[in-house]
Amino acid sequence: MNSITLGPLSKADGEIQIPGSKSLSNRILLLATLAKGTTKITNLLDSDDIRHMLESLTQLGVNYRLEDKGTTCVLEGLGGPIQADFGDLFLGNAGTAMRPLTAALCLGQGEFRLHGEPRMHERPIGDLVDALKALGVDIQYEGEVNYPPLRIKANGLNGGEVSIKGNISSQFLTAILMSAPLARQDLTIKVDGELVSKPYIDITLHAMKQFGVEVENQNYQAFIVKAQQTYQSPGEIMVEGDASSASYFLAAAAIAGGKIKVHGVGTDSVQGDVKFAEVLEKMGAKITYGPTWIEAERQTLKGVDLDMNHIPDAAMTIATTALFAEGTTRIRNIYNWRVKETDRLSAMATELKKLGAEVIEGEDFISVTPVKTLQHAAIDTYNDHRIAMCFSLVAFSDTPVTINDPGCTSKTFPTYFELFNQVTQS
Ligand SMILES: O=C(O)C1=C[C@@H](OP(=O)(O)O)[C@@H](O)[C@H](O)C1
Ligand SMILES: C=C(OP(=O)(O)O)C(=O)O
Repeated sequence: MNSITLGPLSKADGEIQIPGSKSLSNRILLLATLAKGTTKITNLLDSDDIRHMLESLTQLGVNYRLEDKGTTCVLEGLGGPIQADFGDLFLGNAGTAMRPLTAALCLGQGEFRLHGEPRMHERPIGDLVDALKALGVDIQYEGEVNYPPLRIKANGLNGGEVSIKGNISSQFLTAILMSAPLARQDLTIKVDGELVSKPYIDITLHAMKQFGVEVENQNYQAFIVKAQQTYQSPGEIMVEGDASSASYFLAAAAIAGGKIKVHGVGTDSVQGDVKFAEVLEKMGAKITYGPTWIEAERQTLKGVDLDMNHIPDAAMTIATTALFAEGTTRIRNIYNWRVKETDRLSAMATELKKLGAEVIEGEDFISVTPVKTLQHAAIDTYNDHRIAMCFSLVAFSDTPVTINDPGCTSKTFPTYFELFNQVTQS
């Protein structure tokens, strides 16, 4: 298997422009498709997850052209639902393509099949399917109940009132929210039980607003959306940098000697994962913010015990940063790590233990206690981009680290190791 060995590294220093946000890129592509008018999207992320959305849009007859090495997209909006009669869409392992497209395709009249990589077929989607069925959609599982592949015979979305479970993934609510303005009648969406990953709903509402649609948010327990609206293209829209991708560089500076300034995310950002920097600050790092940048600098780090449900992706970076902090770090309320690219709770525990760290894997938490000298290990990445990226930080210990299948970062950050090499020194 292809692998790379990094380190030992002693310094992380420099400035970096972080590529566009995955969450915003895929939301904006879908909203631009449904909107009236042409949208020029700049700083679009060029990665597997976005490619799956773009290739699906092509198959569905949406016209767009890519410029600037795939980071600009000029897309002709449909001014309403997707018109295709048929589509057999492969969505890889991109939750932000699979879930929102499932709901959006219901708005039209065609017949669609949505499927993905084997892992996508192990990631639950039943809560979204149940809500869509309650809104009158003919949607079936091709194989196992609750999991893709899905088959849809679209005939529009009814309104009224619908409940959706929020305890597995916020992407189900995001999917219904984005499609709701095109439903037949006004829709009240009630969140049944706990809502995980809440800041991603703010990203959704923000993106919808940029396309001219306002939603009444009743304290994240109910959302009211007026029917028969038309999204309006904002003309030009820039995707901000990816806050989850920024986490690896901020952590690198917090761990190693030196300073890193990440451009593309800052106090103006709408992404919840900028709050990762606050966790680093709590661990002792020096963090400085500007509207569109964040800078991190090393100080002595200490372990923290925090609920990180609001930053599930960036929280993985805390798990490896913990190897460089005094005492134990406990990352709590992260049950849904288990239904992402892999069972991340189990995978992170297994790989951290290979390094010699003391790890406790709970049902919904992980605790990491570092050891003085880490062991060299070949880290398995389980086709999970974030495992490859967060374990690169181990290179700041006295021991090198080997990352198996580093190419898996192509899901959200194909140039990760290139940029990592640019700002680190042995
Ligand atoms: O809506 C989004 O853009 C995302 C929501 C989160 O998923 P969950 O809501 O499933 O936790 C996050 O982990 C994922 O990477 C992106
Ligand atoms: C969970 C993730 O991806 P997805 O959008 O496929 O859910 C992630 O990027 O960490």
